Amino acid sequence: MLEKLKEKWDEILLNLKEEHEITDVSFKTWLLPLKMNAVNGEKVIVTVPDVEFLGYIRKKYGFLLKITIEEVTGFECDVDFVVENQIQKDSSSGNTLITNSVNSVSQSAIVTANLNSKYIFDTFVVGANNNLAHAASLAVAESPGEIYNPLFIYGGVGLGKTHLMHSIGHFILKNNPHAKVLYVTSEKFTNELIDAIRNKNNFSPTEFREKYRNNDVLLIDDIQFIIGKESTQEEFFHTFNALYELKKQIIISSDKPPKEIETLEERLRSRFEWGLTVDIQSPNYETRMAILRKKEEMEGYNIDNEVIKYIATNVKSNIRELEGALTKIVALSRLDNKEITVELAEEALKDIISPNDKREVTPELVIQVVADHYGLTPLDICSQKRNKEIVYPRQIVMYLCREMVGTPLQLIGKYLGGRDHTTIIHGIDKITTELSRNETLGNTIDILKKKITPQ
Ligand SMILES: Nc1ncnc2c1ncn2[C@@H]1O[C@H](COP(=O)(O)OP(=O)(O)OP(=O)(O)O)[C@@H](O)[C@H]1O
Repeated sequence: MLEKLKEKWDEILLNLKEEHEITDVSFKTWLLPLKMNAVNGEKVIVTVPDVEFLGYIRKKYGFLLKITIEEVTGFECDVDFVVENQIQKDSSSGNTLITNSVNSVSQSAIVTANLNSKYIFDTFVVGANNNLAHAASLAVAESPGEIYNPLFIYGGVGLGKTHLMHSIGHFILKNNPHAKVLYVTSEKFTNELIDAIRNKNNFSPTEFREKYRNNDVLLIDDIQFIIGKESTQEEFFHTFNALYELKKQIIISSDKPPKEIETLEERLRSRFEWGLTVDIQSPNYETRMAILRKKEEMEGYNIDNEVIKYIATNVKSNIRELEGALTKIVALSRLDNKEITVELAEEALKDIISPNDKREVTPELVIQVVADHYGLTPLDICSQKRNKEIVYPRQIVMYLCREMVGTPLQLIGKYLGGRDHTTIIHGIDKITTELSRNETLGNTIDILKKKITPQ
């Protein structure tokens, strides 16, 4: 029987996929790694590569596998799973590109949930640095509110936490277009709470509660930014309890694990630890290469392998910078109408690649962080464009350069596309005055400062 099962194994798995409409990403993550191991009387033993998700696979796929084996081979059996001998993961083969599994979900559901369409499981490269976080996210996406609640994802800046959170949201909506999914940053949560307390824009505390508690899935990003804000922690505590009691899924991200977040209220810390905590590390060389290739493919670039290797070798700390490096090289080549070569890459990245990797607070860093925060590019901030969406962040840059870096007015003007020092004075004054009466701006400035100089 063992030989027969081994022979039919691929057919069994494919059959299971088709019959039960398993998505490609779930198939590749959970089913493809399963191997036929032994037959013990009427028990079929299947191996799973890692112990972490043994329980999940058993619960989610054990029965389906049993009936599929019966259908394909006629063998009436029970299925059990064991962990394969701790296999040494070869980092070069640890990267999996997962492709093609998104059905169409109504655009309005995505907008209501506040999800970015770019961030889906299909565009997420899995490597040794993030495979647990990826698998946990997928498990939660497949069974929201059922297994790991809350799911707490932590890791350094720009390593893919937000990407995974949005992917969970998309996946859930795809499976259940009526699910109420809401993604917010903790900054937005705080600012809306402030508005609600003040009854600003006719947004009352009751509406605030309805908005946050009336969800099947609440994803809250960068929770570290509510730390130290008592009333926000208090409100979040009640939001958490309300959702948790109703078995609604909560997903939280942070730069640190709960136990290392100082001044996090104990009752919140213990709740964060009720579910599963997973981390994302910096990607290794092979994963960086895979991410660059994926990005190249998505953007339709055609870049020499030596250039990709050059970027992957030199830009190590975070994936946002990795992507930024690629974009910068392409932009420079288009601007100067030059071919993309290693020399051009060296030229384009000379400011990014610093020999000691020290993160000094510079006007460039301020511009980069503020631009990122508002979904703009540094070029927008320094451009001559005068629309409100850009002028305001630009004035915040002026304020932060002066306050955090002590940059002389004229120099700030120079960094910001050759502006006059009176424009800079006006910008700084405007933000200073507004800060004295606008608490939400105070919160945003606070967060920007933390992003510029993370502890
Ligand atoms: N594994 C990955 N595969 C493909 N792209 C990735 C991966 N990880 C991160 N990225 C990309 O890197 C960029 C930064 O990722 P993301 O915003 O998710 O980071 P983050 O951990 O939430 O950072 P922050 O702490 O600043 O909020 C995004 O454009 C994202 O798509």
